[in-house]
Amino acid sequence: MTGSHLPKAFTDKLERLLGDEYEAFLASYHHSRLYGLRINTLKCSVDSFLAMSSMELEPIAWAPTGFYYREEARPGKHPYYHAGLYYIQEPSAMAPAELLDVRPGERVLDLCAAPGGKSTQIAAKLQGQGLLVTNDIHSDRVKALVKNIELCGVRNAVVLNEQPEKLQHACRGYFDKILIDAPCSGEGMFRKEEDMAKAWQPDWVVRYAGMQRELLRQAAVMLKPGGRIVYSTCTFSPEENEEMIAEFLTDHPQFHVLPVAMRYGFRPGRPDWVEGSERLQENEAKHGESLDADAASWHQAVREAAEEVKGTARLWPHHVPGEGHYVAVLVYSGSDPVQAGEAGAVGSAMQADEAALSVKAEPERERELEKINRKQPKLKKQRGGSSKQAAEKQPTLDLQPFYDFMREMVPELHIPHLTLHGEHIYASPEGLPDFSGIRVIRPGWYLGSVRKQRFEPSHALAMGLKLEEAARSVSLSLAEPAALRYLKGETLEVPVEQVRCASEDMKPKGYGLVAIDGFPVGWGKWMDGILKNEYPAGWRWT
Ligand SMILES: C[S@@+](CC[C@H](N)C(=O)[O-])C[C@H]1O[C@@H](n2cnc3c(N)ncnc32)[C@H](O)[C@@H]1O
Repeated sequence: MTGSHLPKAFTDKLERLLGDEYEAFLASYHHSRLYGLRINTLKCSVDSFLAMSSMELEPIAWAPTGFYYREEARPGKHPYYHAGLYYIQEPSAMAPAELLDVRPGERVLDLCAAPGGKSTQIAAKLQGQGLLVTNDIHSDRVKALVKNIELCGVRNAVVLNEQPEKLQHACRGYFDKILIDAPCSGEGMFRKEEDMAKAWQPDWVVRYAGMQRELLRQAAVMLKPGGRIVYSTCTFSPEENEEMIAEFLTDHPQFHVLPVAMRYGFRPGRPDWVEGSERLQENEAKHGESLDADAASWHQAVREAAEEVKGTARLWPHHVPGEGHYVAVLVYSGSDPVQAGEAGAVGSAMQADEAALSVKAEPERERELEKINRKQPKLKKQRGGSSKQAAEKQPTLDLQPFYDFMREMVPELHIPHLTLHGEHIYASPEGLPDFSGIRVIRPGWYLGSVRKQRFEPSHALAMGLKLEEAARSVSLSLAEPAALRYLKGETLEVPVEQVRCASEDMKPKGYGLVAIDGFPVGWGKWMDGILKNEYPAGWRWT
């Protein structure tokens, strides 16, 4: 890689912005991209993973559970990946969720979440306590999000496929923490994804800025007083980064930047790029003409906001071992939730034009993202729908087979709240807002379905359980061929001694949780020495 694939309009702009630093920036394209994975501490501790993994791993300085791996290690092709023991994630992309500072028990919203890298990171920080609402506007990408939430064994997530515009009315002042990992022009990924660089167009920047402005405004409404928003992009353009934050602060004076510690090679955001902003200059002209009385205080607010962006962080590929990112941490000091539609002078002036433009921009980049996502296995479509629709359509479901299964298989599992969608049964977190009219894809942890008086446990249930929670299980070892054969969907011959039953009166016959090296990977049905494979077709090892 030499940087020759970079669009000229992009390099010209970066040269102008970076001045003396530009050569070092360009030189970073002579280095190969770096590969990262994050250990999923919902399933195992960092120490225990390091003790059992044969991969050569180097810590990522800003993410305690993150590690660099060598390309040839191919961690996506390992049974531990199928057990959800880690998530493959670009190293710089681990920074935003770290800066969100999530604590167990909090209510967290990941507004633009698919395919779920940061959501699974947040879920690990919640440690099963509190609530993760994870949303994405694109229904295809939500499928990958659902899959990753299930793979990682997240029990306390609700997955939505909704426009934030609608969500803000249902969730006003509800969340302690909100992550906006915004759709962006993706310039920071040009080393990792050459096709993205080829598809890039100079006008993407302004188009994405229109979407980002809306997302920030909508997220503010959903934040609790005292709460925190982390805004992140994987792009370099000031329009989508410092300018976006400065404008938001000018419009929302009760929000402030919580300065990011400039460690690990993180660099401060650039106030000079805000002051030179064409958009602000245009607005300045408007203010000069029409708002004489307010003009002085507006200028003062812009100056202060520009100063604050010094506390936001730039992750440049020539300063950190990772791709390009931007992160801003915003805290809200108001005592009441923000009202929907509260728009300040700067944003409202250009909002309408850009909203119209933004609709056109996204498909181009989304096509690129889709190509990348196609590498991931597809998830079978399952029923979702709003809770209102569900309530209207819900026939009476005989839950006895479900209760019987749960009592026998996971007697100690406490499920605070059940939600039914047709024959599908979910364990929902408590205290959810009223999601009537919202597209809910997963109202909680999917447990399974009752069909023809039988309960079929879901793969998500298996992946969310710990081996010791299941009363009947079959343990395989990574060292034996049966482990891989199970992941390929084959029927296995398993001696009765290998079926563990929690009590003497329990028969080895029927459903059992199958685990590799002690980590659940799915269900099997055992009878007379044969383990019928219940590993879902879409998840199989190929
Ligand atoms: C940078 S990607 C998110 C990556 C994700 N946070 C992760 O770590 O895996 C941005 C996402 O925003 C979604 N998106 C775009 N416009 C949106 C909107 N208005 N509301 C919610 N999500 C949106 C896109 O579908 C895309 O999946």
